[in-house]
Amino acid sequence: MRSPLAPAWLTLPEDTAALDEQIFSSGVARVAGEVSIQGIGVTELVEEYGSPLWVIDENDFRDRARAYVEAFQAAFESLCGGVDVFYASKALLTVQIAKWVKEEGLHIDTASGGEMAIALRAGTDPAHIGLHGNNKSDDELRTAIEQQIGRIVVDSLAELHRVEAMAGHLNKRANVMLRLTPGVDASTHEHIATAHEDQKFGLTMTPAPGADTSVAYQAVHFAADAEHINLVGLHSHIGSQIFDSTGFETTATRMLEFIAVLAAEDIHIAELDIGGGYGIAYTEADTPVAPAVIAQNLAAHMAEEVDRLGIDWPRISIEPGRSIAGPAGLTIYTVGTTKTVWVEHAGQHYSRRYVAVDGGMSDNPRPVLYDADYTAVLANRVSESGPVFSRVVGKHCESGDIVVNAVYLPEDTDHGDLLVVPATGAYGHVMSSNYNMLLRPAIVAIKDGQARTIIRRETYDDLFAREVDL
Ligand SMILES: Cc1ncc(COP(=O)(O)O)c(C=O)c1O
Ligand SMILES: N[C@@H](CCCC[NH3+])C(=O)O
Repeated sequence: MRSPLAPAWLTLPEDTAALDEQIFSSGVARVAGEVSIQGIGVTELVEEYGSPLWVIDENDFRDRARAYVEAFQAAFESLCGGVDVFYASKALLTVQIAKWVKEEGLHIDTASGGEMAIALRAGTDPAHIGLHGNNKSDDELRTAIEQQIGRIVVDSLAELHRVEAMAGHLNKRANVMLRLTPGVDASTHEHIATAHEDQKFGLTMTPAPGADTSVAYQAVHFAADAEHINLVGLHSHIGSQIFDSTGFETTATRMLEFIAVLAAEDIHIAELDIGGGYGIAYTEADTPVAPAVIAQNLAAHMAEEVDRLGIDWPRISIEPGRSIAGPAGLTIYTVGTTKTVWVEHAGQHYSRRYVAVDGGMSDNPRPVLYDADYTAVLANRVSESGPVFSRVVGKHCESGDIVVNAVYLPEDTDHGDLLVVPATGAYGHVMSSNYNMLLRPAIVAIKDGQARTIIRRETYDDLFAREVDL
């Protein structure tokens, strides 16, 4: 029976064993009842690599990465000469993954000295690296300038002045993009929206009360005239996990209008980066849009605007992260304890089954941070028992330690069973912690039916590794 406690979007499944192909990576299927990735069953994976376990379907990751390059190239090439796809590595980054990104022809967007170090360690051409950050350190800026990376995405006027001074000091010319705030309210969780005025990122395009020009306008003029700055272009990123194209289109319009204003002053903007943020399916409620559709719609909209404004096309770049890494990943957990509670709702009592697994907010803090919804399936077998309204929780000392807030699982799901939570490839491993001194899982990549560890599981020795006085 459907539970009155269930959120409106959650339907009672006809078959709890079904795998929704919008949510799972392309290599996932049930083989002899067991969830398998490219033919390798979850039981075998857990026996070999431990539990919990992050699995990345490498073929799926690469296919999604290439799909962005091909789709945007096809839609924009005849208009603006070409598109650079920067993989937003904050979503999921290891040296191996940076190598896959390079091999698939993408550039890489980093957001700290650490991410930049990993990209460089993977042998990425510095010209193909971008560096973001609202508060970059001197060290980060110095490395970026010395390495002559393709674009330092400058976030404030003060940072622009620092880059000019530092590049002069190092006798270099820094490649700079300016991150602007187009004042768009993206429809997503407020903590991952980044283009409205009242948040920390970017140079505002709106003049302050009483001012004639905006900070964005002043920054462009400074950068265009600066001796040690090569102004590569303008950048905007409206937020993350967005399905509605309106925000992207409004942003493109505002950026192109600004480019037209600058063109009239003889400042030619060669490149426009419109950021990332394309939403993925975590549950049945999400309806992701294919890269080809995103690219074609955006190209059509921008072509109209470029015509209307009578400007030259800038080269276009984009920065998808989640939509490449997210669906390619899944997490395998082992069930420990279960219990049933009775919750009062509209004068009646309804059951909710708690299913506790061996990980939690340390391997995926997204439910705690953003109330993010996920789904889960019983993975080591197919059950004949009926669906029961359940909540999957972790093993941390926090009652908010939720892995999957609402899901129907087979009634006989119990100790020793394996659950798979799909779509955990992005913002899981990279945001993980050792809270309660839990050991972080390994990441296993599966390519062409072969599994290999790309990040090993932590050991207790790792917990002691930074202690200086044992
Ligand atoms: C500047 C910038 N570019 C790209 C991204 C990638 O976003 P997503 O992973 O949603 O595609 C982010 C994260 O929101 C970002 O801050
Ligand atoms: N970490 C966020 C996305 C932030 C994107 C970075 N600007 C998430 O998991 O949804």
